[in-house]
Amino acid sequence: MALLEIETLTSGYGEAIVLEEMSLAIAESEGLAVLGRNGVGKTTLMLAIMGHIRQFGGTVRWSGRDISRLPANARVHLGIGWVPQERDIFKSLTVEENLMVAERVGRFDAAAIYDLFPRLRERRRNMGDKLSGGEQQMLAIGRALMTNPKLLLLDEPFEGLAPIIVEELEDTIRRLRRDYGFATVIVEQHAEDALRLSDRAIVLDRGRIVLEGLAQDLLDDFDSVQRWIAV
Ligand SMILES: Nc1ncnc2c1ncn2[C@@H]1O[C@H](COP(=O)(O)OP(=O)(O)OP(=O)(O)O)[C@@H](O)[C@H]1O
Repeated sequence: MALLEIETLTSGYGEAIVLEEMSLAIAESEGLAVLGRNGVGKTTLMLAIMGHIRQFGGTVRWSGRDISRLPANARVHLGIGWVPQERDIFKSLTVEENLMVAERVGRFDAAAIYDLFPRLRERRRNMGDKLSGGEQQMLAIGRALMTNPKLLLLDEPFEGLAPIIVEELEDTIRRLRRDYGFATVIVEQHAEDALRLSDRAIVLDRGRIVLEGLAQDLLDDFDSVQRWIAV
């Protein structure tokens, strides 16, 4: 049974439909890359999985259970962790307080997050607004891990970060998948990075899946991906 299954999902904002009858499934421990140009609906898909936006039709299932009507906080409790594109760090809280607000009993506590990101341990008493972009992203990932999810949704985790930080984050994501068996959904403009971190990929255009396949196959035939994502 799939961990997350989306069936003919139609979703959007107000009266506007953005995702049209989208279907996809993510297995336990599977990594999915979501690619596509700006504005094709990648973030909207994350928001729909989290239950933050309007669902006009279709079904979202978690381990077989219909969660279409569950609010976002209940989905977090089920095990869906979200790392938003804007990172949404609480500026007036310290690094440690940012982590603790998300705490849910399980394998990942603050000490485990600091082992994963030693830099956050050094900065544990820094306020949220005193962090570099890379540190903010580490904290956003750490905070999502504090909810002890089974599935981690990462919306453009590498955006605006220096290559050395991107490498560090990629290593961490790889470790999370390999050592802890996290399922991941990675939305990225850096398509090749996302493909290298994933098992499978979908490419979106105007709210629909226009290409899907094994990540390695899409890397081998990157031209077919380029066709949909080049600007
Ligand atoms: N809050 C909103 N209200 C109305 N329409 C929205 C809202 N947010 C996004 N949209 C529209 O939904 C469509 C998909 O946007 P979305 O942010 O999902 O794209 P994206 O693929 O994630 O692109 P980007 O890389 O720019 O984040 C766009 O046409 C956008 O204008």
